[in-house]
Amino acid sequence: MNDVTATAQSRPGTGIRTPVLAAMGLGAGHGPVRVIRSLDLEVHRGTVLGVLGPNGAGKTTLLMTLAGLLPRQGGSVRLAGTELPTGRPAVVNRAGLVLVPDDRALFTGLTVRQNIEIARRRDAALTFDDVLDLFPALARCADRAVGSLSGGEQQMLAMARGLVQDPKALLIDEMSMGLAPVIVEGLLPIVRRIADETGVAVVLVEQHVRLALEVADEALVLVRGAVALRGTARDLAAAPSALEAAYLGDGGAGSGHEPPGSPAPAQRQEDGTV
Ligand SMILES: Nc1ncnc2c1ncn2[C@@H]1O[C@H](COP(=O)(O)OP(=O)(O)OP(=O)(O)O)[C@@H](O)[C@H]1O
Repeated sequence: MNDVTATAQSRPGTGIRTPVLAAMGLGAGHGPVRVIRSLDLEVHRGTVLGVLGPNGAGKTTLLMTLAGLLPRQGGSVRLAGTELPTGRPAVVNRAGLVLVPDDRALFTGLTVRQNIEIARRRDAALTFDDVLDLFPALARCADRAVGSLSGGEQQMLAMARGLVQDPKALLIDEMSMGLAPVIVEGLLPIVRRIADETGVAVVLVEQHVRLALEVADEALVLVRGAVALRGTARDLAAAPSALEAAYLGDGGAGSGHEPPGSPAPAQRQEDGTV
């Protein structure tokens, strides 16, 4: 498989890696409704950042704003060191920041192959066969109409369509929406493979906390538009009571998301890290 990203970038002479995707002081919302006030994030090549948080925390708003589908209400977004414009989804997509939306945005009357070919950039590094290497289940239904596929197969196709757009960074919004946990358990490792084998930086919004932390490198918990907790996925997974406290701080009971709780002591610092 060809490598779809440029080599890791570093500032000349410093050896410091430039993140593929960086947001600084990001503000986001829906017109007068302010959802995110000032959020910083960085995602490096070949890594997965999990974005967790209760319903209404602002996760989808964050992804839509990064993707340019909503205008920023402050701050800046850089992709491979280049500042992205606000509210210009086509420009942002061409630059290599690609959103896989939670509704999957598929052409249900067309086949799997047609859906991929329509999305594929003419000069894309990944071929149709490369995509089938990552998603072997799609090979078995390449010529079937998408409307007849299972939810899990449709989600694979949505990710495949994202990949053939030659992303430097992929924003995946709630891939588990409407899927049984056992299906999600099979899909999330593919996200890990995407990061490892293509070098793409991934932002993964996910409501299955434990599963997300298994495949992510770093994670943050968004609560009411602010980062309540962040750290390496390993550290967060080892501090479930801090996770639970972050969720419950938003009245997480009844939020509809998987309760991450456990008896370990909370270890949250003032800046949200564990
Ligand atoms: N089109 C809109 N107009 C006004 N407010 C909106 C709109 N879409 C979302 N919101 C509000 O923005 C806030 C954040 O919503 P968002 O969908 O980003 O949260 P989320 O974390 O993705 O939630 P979920 O896990 O339920 O998908 C919520 O208070 C929501 O009501």
